[in-house]
Amino acid sequence: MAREAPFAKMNGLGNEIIVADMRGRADRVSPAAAIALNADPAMKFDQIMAIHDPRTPGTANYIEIINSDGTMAQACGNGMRCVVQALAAESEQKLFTFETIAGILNAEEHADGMISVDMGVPRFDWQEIPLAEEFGDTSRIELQIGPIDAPVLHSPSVVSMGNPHAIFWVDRDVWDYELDRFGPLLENHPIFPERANISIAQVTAPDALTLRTWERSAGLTRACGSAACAAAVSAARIGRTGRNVTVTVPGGPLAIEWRTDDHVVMTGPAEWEFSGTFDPETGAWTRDRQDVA
Ligand SMILES: N[C@H](CCC[C@H](N)C(=O)O)C(=O)O
Repeated sequence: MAREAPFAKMNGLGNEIIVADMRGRADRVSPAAAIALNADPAMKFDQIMAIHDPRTPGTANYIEIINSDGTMAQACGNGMRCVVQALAAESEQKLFTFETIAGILNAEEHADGMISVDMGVPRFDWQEIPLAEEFGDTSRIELQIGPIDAPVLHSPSVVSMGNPHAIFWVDRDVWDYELDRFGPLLENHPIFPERANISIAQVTAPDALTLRTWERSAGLTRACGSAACAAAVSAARIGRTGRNVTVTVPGGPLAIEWRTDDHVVMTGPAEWEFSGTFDPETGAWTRDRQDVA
């Protein structure tokens, strides 16, 4: 087995993604490799999407999602679009099915290059998010937050899109809030036993939201697809928007549709930056020669 695996450095609306091609090999991207890659300014990323062979032969490719601190995530919407674009470039295939630790996902590349990912169904039950204590209604929960001096950041909507999300609704511009200061505190609030992705959201129209996210295990990112889905369903659930919304994140707009069959479909772009090979054990990497200017 070759030690080096091919990768493509990509982004989904500025969410920095490494798509690692681990097909045809039995090893995995180690947490140490992820940490080493992230420490390199030229490779700094938010998530690695490792494409593996199907876990059961003849079924869908298995995608492992690794945060920049080496921990695993159950979902990554922007990363899935990057995976689709990378695989679509290999063949004429337009429709894809993947397996992740959170289940089966379907995705499609459209003729205009935009990519839709069916992110599955949102889960609102407190045990499934999960929360540390019982809440009958998770559409807004009251949190005790000691050190945070922003009174609006006390009653988020909470939901799982495979991964845990808390959406804090604000009336002012999302850039008015020090998410880099609140994010780490809220991510680690004891109500979230598996921590949570923390977003602040403003409803700007019945079909539009703006959103910034502090990602669990990755920090501030320019886009978080699963958070955009979480915010869209949460806004519809509290009656502030319809079920089709544009969610504008720092990297740009994502179209989110909460279908009547309960599935949440996210549509947006993906962008290739450069390719190379890396060692999945150590993270040592080289850029492909034809990419170097
Ligand atoms: N960037 C991702 C989410 C990463 C999630 C991760 N930070 C976690 O749940 O631990 C997205 O586009 O959905």
